[in-house]
Amino acid sequence: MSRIQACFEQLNTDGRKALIPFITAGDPNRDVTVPVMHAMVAAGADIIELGVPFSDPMADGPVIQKACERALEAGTSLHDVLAMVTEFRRQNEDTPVVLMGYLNPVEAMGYETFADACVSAGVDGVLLVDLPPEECEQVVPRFRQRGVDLIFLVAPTTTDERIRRIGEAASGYLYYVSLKGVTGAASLNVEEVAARVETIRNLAQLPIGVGFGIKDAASAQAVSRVADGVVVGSALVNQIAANAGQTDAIAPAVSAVLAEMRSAMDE
Ligand SMILES: O=P(O)(O)OC[C@@H](O)[C@@H](O)c1c[nH]c2ccccc12
Repeated sequence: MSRIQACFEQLNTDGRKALIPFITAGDPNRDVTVPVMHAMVAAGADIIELGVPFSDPMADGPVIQKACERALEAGTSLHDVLAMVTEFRRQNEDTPVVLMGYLNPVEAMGYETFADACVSAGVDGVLLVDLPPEECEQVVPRFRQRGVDLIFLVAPTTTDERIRRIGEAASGYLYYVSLKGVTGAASLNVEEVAARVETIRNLAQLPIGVGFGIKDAASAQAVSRVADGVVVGSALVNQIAANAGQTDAIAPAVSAVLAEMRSAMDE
């Protein structure tokens, strides 16, 4: 059983929902990321999504675009991101880590090399934003054979037929994008999300994490009532940006936001 599957099964047994924070690796420098990952676990994170910085992150809004810029400015490469996971694993064997990114750096490294590197670093899942599920027949087996989950996005506009196909290619969980737009969007409509999550549950047999626009304890709580997991990115990256000049303040600031979400979700 994969670490991600085990995580959702345990949460299910406990009657809790997954809190899934996203940060960009190497933002604002390469030394910050691993301590922040540990701090997020201590604040209640169940799964960590670690963004691989990319120069043209087309699904991202300004907050995460700037995080990518800071991380690239600090020299963060895909190799560095994998090394961060290796370092994280020295002190944490349980918390699943998902690498989120775009195809370009992975293609440059080569799928085989990347998939091997994921296994040796202790990466549990990979979400490649611009990998269309229709074109992933070559890619899926490479990860599946190695026990690395491939996670896909489902959008409000995704057709039933496509959701079925995504459900077959994916493992670990499905990431439902709560709204049409980019990361860091203003607000989501919980009723709409609830209805879509029900539809997806009938088409695919995987836990469903919801992200985009979850920014505080109230929105995290509301979405956790209708989905299996809550993904939060920009609200945390905002804390990193605000404290980029005093990096010691980043872990406490990020933890404070997450801890509030955790307790609202567990109420
Ligand atoms: O920032 P938000 O609105 O909290 O949404 C999570 C999102 O940032 C994170 O999951 C993410 C970062 N980059 C992405 C690219 C595509 C899909 C999702 C993402």
